[in-house]
Amino acid sequence: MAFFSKLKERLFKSSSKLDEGLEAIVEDGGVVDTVPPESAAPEPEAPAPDPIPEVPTPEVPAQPDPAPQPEPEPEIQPQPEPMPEPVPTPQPAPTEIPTTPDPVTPEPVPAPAPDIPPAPQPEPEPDIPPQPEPAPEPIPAPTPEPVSVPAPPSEVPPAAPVEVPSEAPAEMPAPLPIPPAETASAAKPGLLGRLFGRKDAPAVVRRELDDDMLEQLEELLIASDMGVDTALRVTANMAEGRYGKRLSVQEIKELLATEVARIMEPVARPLPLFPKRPQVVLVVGVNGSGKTTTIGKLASQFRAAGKKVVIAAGDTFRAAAVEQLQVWGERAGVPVLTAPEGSDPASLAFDAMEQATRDGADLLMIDTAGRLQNRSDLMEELAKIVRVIRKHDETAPHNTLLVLDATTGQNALNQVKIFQEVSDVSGLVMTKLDGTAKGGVLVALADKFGLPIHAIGVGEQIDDLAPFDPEEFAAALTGLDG
Ligand SMILES: Nc1nc2c(ncn2[C@@H]2O[C@H](COP(=O)(O)OP(=O)(O)OP(=O)(O)O)[C@@H](O)[C@H]2O)c(=O)[nH]1
Repeated sequence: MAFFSKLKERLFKSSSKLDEGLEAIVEDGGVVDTVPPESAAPEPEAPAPDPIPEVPTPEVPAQPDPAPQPEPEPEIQPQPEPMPEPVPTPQPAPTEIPTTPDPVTPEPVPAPAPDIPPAPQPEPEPDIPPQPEPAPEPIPAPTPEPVSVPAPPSEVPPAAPVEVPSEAPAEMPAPLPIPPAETASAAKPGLLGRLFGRKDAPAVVRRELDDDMLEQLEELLIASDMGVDTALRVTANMAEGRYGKRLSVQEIKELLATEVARIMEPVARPLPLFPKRPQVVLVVGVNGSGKTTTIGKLASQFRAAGKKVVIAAGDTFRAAAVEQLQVWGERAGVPVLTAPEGSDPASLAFDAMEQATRDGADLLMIDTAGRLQNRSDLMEELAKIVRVIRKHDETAPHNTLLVLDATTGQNALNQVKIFQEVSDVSGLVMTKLDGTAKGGVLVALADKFGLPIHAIGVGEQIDDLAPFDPEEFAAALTGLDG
């Protein structure tokens, strides 16, 4: 649970470009609507029957309203009282608090805390002295929870979802049911807002979906690295049955998120585990894409799931790369086999196969050099590694993982093309999605290549590797939860 809120927190924390772009598009030519939020949310289908969206009921109160607006305010004043009551709602807080275990979860955790003090705030104090009572209750609640959470770390199941195997049934628990709960808690504020009424019926800006708007949407998606073909397909799907309708930013985000999730759904597949021992995972990718870090994170998760792992430092051309892998091996508690600088990586792979077999290892992860300067060299080098390990097991490698740096944008598409030429890529890991990544490239990748995305990197720490969740990704990309 904590893991998922952390992920949500980090994913695209600074990729608000798409978010802002959508707002700008709707404002450009949009008209202010005072429509109750309830009618706005399910909107796409409601207005569908009518070619003229202005007729629907929401409009009626909208026009005569300019004056009535002040009226709702006085009604709301009494509401502030019920508001403080829900303060004890910190119930949702404990859910998120477990996230705290780590350093980086500022928002979700602090959020509940500030909520509590506001209850006994100096202003309402005279009126509501009894409230401080409920306040203290929630405080103790959160504290014990985070404590209880660290308990499972020994099993480190939160990480396990990354590797939830399709083939290895009983071994992997399935910690996946956690995310839905998380999502539900995230939705609470909105629900409460509706239940308790709004101070002022928010002025919703809506814009008619026409050619101009579609063009702007396409440009925005292309700018987010989605690629021309994918952007056109996505906007066409969004427009289907909605042309001429008036849409708000929220509604467009929801439509976009639905389309993105639809494209990503088929590629969201965990790294498959096979009964073969050792299962050989060849890791390829350009230098700096995050191969070493990803190997370390994966090794740690496999090990936590009870697997015996061996790593082979196959980038024998750079001493620094080998050292770095050794550091990650230590962190993960996994042995790292090395060879002298400049020696043949295929020879190391052969030795590693022997040792992994001898030791009864479940997994052998082989790092490789990522020099693209000379593609034929790279191809020859990878082909030789494959030939050599097949002397031990002709079905190896069982996975060829391509590690891609999401911040490289469209360049990631070229890298997939090249590595598909030089190796038999079976799946992807996208790293650095926590930064300023223009995550749209993942949509383009999924749309164009359809390769499974096994996991995503969301930080530099050992547990910053998450399973790829299409809906969570779509929400983060479109700023739905923002
Ligand atoms: N923010 C962030 N940084 C990452 C992530 N994954 C890797 N990095 C960083 O990216 C840099 C490169 O990572 P490496 O794992 O060394 O990449 P590599 O592909 O092994 O590179 P070479 O060793 O040069 O072949 C390091 O500074 C990592 O800490 C991630 O998911 N998020």
